Amino acid sequence: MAVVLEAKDAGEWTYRGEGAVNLVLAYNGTRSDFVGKVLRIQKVPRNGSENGNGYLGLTNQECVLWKEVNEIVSAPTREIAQHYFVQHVMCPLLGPGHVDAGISIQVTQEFLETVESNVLSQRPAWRVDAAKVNPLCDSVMLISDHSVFPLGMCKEACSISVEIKPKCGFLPHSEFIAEDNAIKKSVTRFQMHQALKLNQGKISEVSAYDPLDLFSGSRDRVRKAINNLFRTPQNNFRVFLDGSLIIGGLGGGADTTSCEVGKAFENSLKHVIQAEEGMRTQYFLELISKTVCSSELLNRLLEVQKLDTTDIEGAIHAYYNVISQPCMVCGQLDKDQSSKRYNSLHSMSMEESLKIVRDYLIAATAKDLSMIISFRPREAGNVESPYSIVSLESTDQSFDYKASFIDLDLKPLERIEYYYKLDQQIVSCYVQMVKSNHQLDHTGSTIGA
Ligand SMILES: O=P(O)(O)O[C@@H]1[C@@H](OP(=O)(O)O)[C@H](OP(=O)(O)O)[C@H](O)[C@H](OP(=O)(O)O)[C@H]1OP(=O)(O)O
Ligand SMILES: Nc1ncnc2c1ncn2[C@@H]1O[C@H](COP(=O)(O)OP(=O)(O)OP(=O)(O)O)[C@@H](O)[C@H]1O
Ligand SMILES: [Zn+2]
Repeated sequence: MAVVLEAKDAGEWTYRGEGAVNLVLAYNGTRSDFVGKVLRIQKVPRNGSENGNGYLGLTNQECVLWKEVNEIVSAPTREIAQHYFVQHVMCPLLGPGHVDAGISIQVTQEFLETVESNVLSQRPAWRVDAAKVNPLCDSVMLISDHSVFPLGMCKEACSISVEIKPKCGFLPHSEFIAEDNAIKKSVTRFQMHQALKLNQGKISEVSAYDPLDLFSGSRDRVRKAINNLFRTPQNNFRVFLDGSLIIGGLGGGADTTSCEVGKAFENSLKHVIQAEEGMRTQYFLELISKTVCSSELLNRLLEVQKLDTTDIEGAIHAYYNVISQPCMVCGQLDKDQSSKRYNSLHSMSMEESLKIVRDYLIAATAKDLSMIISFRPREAGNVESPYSIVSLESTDQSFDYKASFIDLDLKPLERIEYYYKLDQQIVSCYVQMVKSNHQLDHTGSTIGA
């Protein structure tokens, strides 16, 4: 008989985290079919319609877009379409060994209400204000808990996992980028977005993390990226020890790592990194850097991100072709300007437009996903592990590791218009910031002279 989670089961699920769209709970009970799993439960915006986020299937235009994947278009709900998107689109691109599309599990409304109230106090207040569990959902996803190793021989603190949200790892060079936005070709979207987030009060300090370092393949640059992520985790870096968060923000971002947090982290590593107090954090960050460099994970991810070949400044025109609406961007330009630059896009076939938009959305998922790398000290003499191995010379230790991608959701087609507006906003905020810093420098040097 199919499993249905009811109110009486709610106590076995604990808060693991959340993003903008899903609440994630870890299993704490003893049922063998749930041990080592998480539940991913859809949320809905409090100010939006209750069935607007997942309960309905894809829109008609999305069905045209994804028509080549029959399972996606015939899915009765968006949640099931998401599942098939992960299984049939993202999984082959990222490597099946690194993705778990999960399975759908039935839940009662009482189960959802009870877990929601159980975890309320652990959720960041701004996430609570923004969204609640979708009460109309009758199913949720059951996925492997990538932050722990399957129960095995080791009893002590044995799974330490790092969650990284790398964001976009390349600079666009599309011919469709307007001259006014040329800065996009030399400064990463992440770094420019930091200026906007600071301006909007979403972060208190700009991160020095540069995705180009993380994706560079160079050991020194990767080390620099990991150090910067540790210093300013925001929502890009978390560490879990046996499933409990020890660095970063639970359910959201974290500001700069304070001295106290750094010390507590160093202390938490005592069962994992065999080194004297004061050296463990550095060695652990070294372990992450080495693993990132030796696994093929980021190279693969970068290839998928690069399916965005036109940048949003090209994709937006293909989008208007797909939805068969007059192009709002060209509509704001004078005829000469738009026909010169974007004519090639508006004279493409429908199939070509569909491909550009589809690839753009796949790349958008790849630019927003996270990866979790879990480590477990390898016991001496254990040569028959199914996992990859990484050695930390500084402490003479070896670790099993496994790497997985999470949050591979299909982005809605209609979001393309928002992407275009956000892109313009990010660039103009960054350019403003550079200008005012320049003026400030100039004024400063005049005063100082
Ligand atoms: O647009 P971005 O780059 O800010 O990405 C959004 C993320 O913001 P970030 O900058 O990573 O803090 C955002 O993350 P947060 O909510 O800020 O933690 C979401 O991941 C959002 O995706 P979705 O709404 O869950 O589909 C992300 O939206 P998409 O752009 O992936 O649609
Ligand atoms: N399979 C998993 N194993 C372990 N932890 C997970 C798993 N899936 C999610 N998590 C944890 O839950 C958090 C939220 O999950 P997820 O990123 O999927 O939410 P989301 O709402 O889709 O996020 P976003 O806002 O980025 O779209 C993650 O940051 C991670 O810490
Ligand atoms: Zn156009």
